[in-house]
Amino acid sequence: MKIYNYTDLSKSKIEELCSRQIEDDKLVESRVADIVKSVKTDGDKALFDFAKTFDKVELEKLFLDGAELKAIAATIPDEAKKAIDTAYENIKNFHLSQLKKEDKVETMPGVVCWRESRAIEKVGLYIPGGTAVLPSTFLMLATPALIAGCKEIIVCSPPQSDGKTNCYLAYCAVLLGIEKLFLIGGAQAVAAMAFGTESVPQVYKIFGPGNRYVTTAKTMVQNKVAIDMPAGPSEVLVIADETANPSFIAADLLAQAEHGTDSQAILVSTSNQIIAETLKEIESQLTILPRKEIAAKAIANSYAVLTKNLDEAMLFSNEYAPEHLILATENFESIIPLIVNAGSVFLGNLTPESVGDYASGTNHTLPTSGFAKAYSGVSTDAFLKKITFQHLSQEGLNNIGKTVEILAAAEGLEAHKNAVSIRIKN
Ligand SMILES: NC(=O)c1ccc[n+]([C@@H]2O[C@H](COP(=O)([O-])OP(=O)(O)OC[C@H]3O[C@@H](n4cnc5c(N)ncnc54)[C@H](O)[C@@H]3O)[C@@H](O)[C@H]2O)c1
Ligand SMILES: N[C@H](CO)Cc1c[nH]c[nH+]1
Ligand SMILES: [Zn+2]
Repeated sequence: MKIYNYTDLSKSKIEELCSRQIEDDKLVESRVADIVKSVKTDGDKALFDFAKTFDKVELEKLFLDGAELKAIAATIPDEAKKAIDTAYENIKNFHLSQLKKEDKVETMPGVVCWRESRAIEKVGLYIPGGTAVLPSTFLMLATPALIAGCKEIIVCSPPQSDGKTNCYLAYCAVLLGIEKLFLIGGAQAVAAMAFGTESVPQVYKIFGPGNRYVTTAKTMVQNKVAIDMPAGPSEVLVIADETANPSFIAADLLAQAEHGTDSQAILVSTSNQIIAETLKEIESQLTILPRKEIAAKAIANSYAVLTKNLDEAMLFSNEYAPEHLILATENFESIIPLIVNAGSVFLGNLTPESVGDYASGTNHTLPTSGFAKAYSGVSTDAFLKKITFQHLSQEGLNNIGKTVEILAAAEGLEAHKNAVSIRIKN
C-alpha cells in the first residue's frame, strides 16, 4: 500500500487517486455489449449458453420454483436461520420507517398540491453470486421492495455448479415469499430483466450490486429500464486520528478488500504512527484470511494518505466519495457536518462496517466509483415513484389564473392561456 502526503498532492494526482478506472474497462464494456445483444436477440437460448460459459453449468431450466426453494431452504442450519431472521427484522424496521405520508400544501387560497407514493409495479433484483453468494443482498433488496408494495419481484442470481442455489439464498426466498429464483448471473441477468426473454419477465427498474460486468450492463440498459445506481466493486475509506485502533482499522479495510481484487480500501489519517501500525496489522491479519490472495491484491491497489488534520481528511474523502466511510475517531461528532459525499457512514471505533453489510438495518446496496456524489443507496424510496396531485376550487382558479395567463402569453403559448381563461368566473 502506497502512502501519500496530502500537502504534496497536486489537483491532478488527487483526481487520479479518486478515479476508479481500470485499464481494461473498455474491454469489459465491449464484452458486456456483446452479452446484452445476444440476450436481446436469442433470449433464453443465450442465457443457457452463458451459464455454460461463465458459470460452468448446463442448466436444465432457468429457475427454481417455490417447492424447490422450500426443499433447499429446509437444509439451512438453525443458527444461520436465526441470524437471517434477526437481520431481516432490523432491515425491515429501518426501511419501514422510511414510509412517510406527505402533507397537502395550500400554495394559495384554493390551490392545493400534494404528492403520493406508488410502488414501481415490476422490479428486478440482482443478487451477486460469483466469488461469494450474498444472501444479505437478497434481504437488502427484497425487504424494501415488499415494504413499498412492488407487485412483481423478479430475482436473479448465478447458479451453483449443480444448477441449484445454496440454502441461505433459498431460505431468504422462503422468508420473503419470493416463489421463483432465476439462476442467471452477470450481465446476462441484467439484460434478461431489461428486455425480457421467454422465461424472464421484463421489469421497469433493476436493483442490486455486482461486479464490473453487472454494473456495466446496468449502465448500458438505461435507455430501456431504470436502475438504482452503479453499485460496483466494494470500497471503504477510513478516516483515523490518534484515537483510533490500528487493529480495528486493518480489520475494516480487509473486510472490503476480501470482496474482490478490484475493491478499494483507503486509509486517510492524521497520524503517521497510525498508518504504520495499520499496515503492520494488515500484514498479520491477512495471513489468517481464507480469501487472502484476493484481499492482498485489493490492498496492493489501495493507498494511505497522511493529512494535517481531520478537516483536510474530510476534504479528500468528499472528493473520493466513498461507498463506505468510517470515522475511526472519538471526535466524530465535530466532523459529521463536513461530510458531503458518502454512501453510508460508520461512526467511532466500535462501529465496524460489517454491521451495516449484514444486520444493523441500513441498506448495503450503495453507490461506488464516486457516484456517492450524486446517488443515494437503496432505500424504500427507491422502489416508489412520487406522483404529484393538485386540486383547484373556483377561488383557487381565480387567484392563480392571472399569473398563468401572463406567463403563458410570455411564452407565446396561447392555448395554455386559454385553458385557464375559459374557466375564470368573475
Ligand atoms: N456496491 C455495493 O453495494 C455492493 C454490495 C455487495 C457486493 N458488491 C460487489 O459485488 C461484486 C460481486 O461480484 P462477484 O463476481 O462475486 O459476483 P457477481 O454475481 O456480480 O458476478 C458473477 C457473474 O459475473 C459474470 N462474469 C464473471 N466473469 C466474467 C467474464 N470474464 N466475462 C463476462 N461475465 C463474467 C458471470 O456471469 C458470473 O455469473 C463484488 O465486486 C462486490 O464488491 C457491491
Ligand atoms: N460490503 C458489501 C457492499 O459493498 C456488502 C456485503 C454483503 N456481504 C458482505 N458485504
Ligand atoms: Zn462487505
